[in-house]
Amino acid sequence: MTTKASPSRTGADRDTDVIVDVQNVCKSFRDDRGREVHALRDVSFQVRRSEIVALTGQSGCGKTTLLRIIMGLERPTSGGVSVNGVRVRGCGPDRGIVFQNAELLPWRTALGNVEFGLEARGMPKEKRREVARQAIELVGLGHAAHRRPHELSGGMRQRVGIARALAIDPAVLLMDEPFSALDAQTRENMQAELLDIHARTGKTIVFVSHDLDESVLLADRVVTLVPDPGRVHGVLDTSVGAGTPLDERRGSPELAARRHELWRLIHGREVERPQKGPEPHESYKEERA
Ligand SMILES: Nc1ncnc2c1ncn2[C@@H]1O[C@H](COP(=O)(O)OP(=O)(O)OP(=O)(O)O)[C@@H](O)[C@H]1O
Repeated sequence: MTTKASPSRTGADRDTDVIVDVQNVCKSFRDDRGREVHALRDVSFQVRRSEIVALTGQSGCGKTTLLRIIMGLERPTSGGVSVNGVRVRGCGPDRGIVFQNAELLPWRTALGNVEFGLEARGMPKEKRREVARQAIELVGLGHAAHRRPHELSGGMRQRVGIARALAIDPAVLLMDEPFSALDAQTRENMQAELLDIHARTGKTIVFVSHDLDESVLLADRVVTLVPDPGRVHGVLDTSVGAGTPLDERRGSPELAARRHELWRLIHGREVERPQKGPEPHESYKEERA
């Protein structure tokens, strides 16, 4: 049974359990004509231990740039990111990343692809085989460990990508549109799979998605960005229905209401407040300043 259930956190834990701290990140690029493009301006937010946070917003608002900065693939123009209190200055084993297309080595088996990242870290052969095997089992691919990428479906290839990222036991798993290249049915299966993996590992996850339904369904909080320049417009608590089976939550009125709030945020509008009913979400009140 798949549910969206983060390990419970007390109020005190919430303040101290910050894993990813994005502080006043600005990023400018030069385009082909030498003009400055302000991809991100003054972006700040935090991700707590075991949280699932989605980054969403219109095309060009800087989602991928932000994820790449957290990964250490890109340097901010100013501001910075810390992971577990350590400033990010490049890629490191505390972060694993999954791309839109798994980008596997075609000549290696699924197991061999997972071992690849461990080899680069100098892990002895026997140990890395064992660790890779565990990661492959974790994503439900034990039966296909010796198949090469062309013998795997799109969903299976993404699972290998997730296993490769998890094998290094990162503090945070970063995912850039991980399911957007998959057909609708496989995508739904992979969403359930991700929540199962999260329930079993308690990993902190930050993922980029264009898909509002997916963001609301999977994430505990959604950071919404607006473009020109890319900046945070709001942070919405989407942990509604945590503990409810995924299939029951898909299409539920609560989820539809959060999706509507998210849509308004992304389009630069204020969130409508109900006349009666629950208080506005805490994170929205705190972080929207
Ligand atoms: N290497 C680069 N050189 C120049 N401009 C860049 C570069 N990378 C990103 N940009 C610009 O920065 C802005 C943000 O791009 P980014 O890819 O992060 O947005 P995004 O929200 O992920 O977009 P999409 O949803 O379409 O993938 C865009 O204006 C883009 O053209």
